[in-house]
Amino acid sequence: MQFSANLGFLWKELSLPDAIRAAKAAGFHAVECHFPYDTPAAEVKAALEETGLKMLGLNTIPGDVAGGEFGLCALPGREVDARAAIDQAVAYAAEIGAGAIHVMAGKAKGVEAQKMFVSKLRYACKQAAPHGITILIEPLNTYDVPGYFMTTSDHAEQIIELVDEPNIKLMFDCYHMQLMQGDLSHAIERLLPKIGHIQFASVPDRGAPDHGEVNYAHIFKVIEGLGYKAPVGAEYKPTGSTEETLDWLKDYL
Ligand SMILES: O=C(O)C(=O)[C@H](O)CO
Ligand SMILES: [Mg+2]
Repeated sequence: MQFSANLGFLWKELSLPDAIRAAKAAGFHAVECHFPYDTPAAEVKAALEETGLKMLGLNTIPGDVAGGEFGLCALPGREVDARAAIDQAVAYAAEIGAGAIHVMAGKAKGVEAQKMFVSKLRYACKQAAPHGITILIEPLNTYDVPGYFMTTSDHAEQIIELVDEPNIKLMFDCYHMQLMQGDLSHAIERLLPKIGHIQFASVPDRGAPDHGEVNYAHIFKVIEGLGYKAPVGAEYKPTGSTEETLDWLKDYL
């Protein structure tokens, strides 16, 4: 098994380049992040080259989070902002050699939101393809993000079918999926051909994967047994220092 450190949550107190270095020192095989845009891409690229780690993915901007937004690309009427968010993510990802972009839908419902999301995803796929970048969509749970456009893997599969581009995939976050639908082992097996990235955290507290209602030692065996080779993303919120939460990783180094 290989693991990616999600630097949106792990080593959050460090600058992004230093967080990349910390992930390398801890033994992670790759990194991923949420919103890297305040850090010049050249600095991130230099840290990736120095450590030899790949940045697996980053997100489009969430918009006005304090004002309740969490993504722009399914919001009817926000065409210009959504395209700008996608263009920004593609440019940044291409510069640092990132493998994927999570296009964040935002909080919206209904037919117009669905049309907007599908059309923006087609746009994102077309912009990303020449750079070899995958576009990811991620259902989020309704406890953390009430009102988010996409909350189940069924809905994500429907969107992937409607977009109908070769470089759109599902971000299967075990944390969100356990909260929304459970049955993780079967779901991962069934959805595997559509999965572009897997993430995890304990449930329900979104901590390290060594406690809570999901047995990750088992889930990691399932993932490995299915022949999934890409690094799986540790996207959890450490209590205290990140290093203190990494006992689970030592079993895999
Ligand atoms: O919240 C999550 O699980 C994510 O992976 C998104 O990237 C949003 O931060
Ligand atoms: Mg996630």
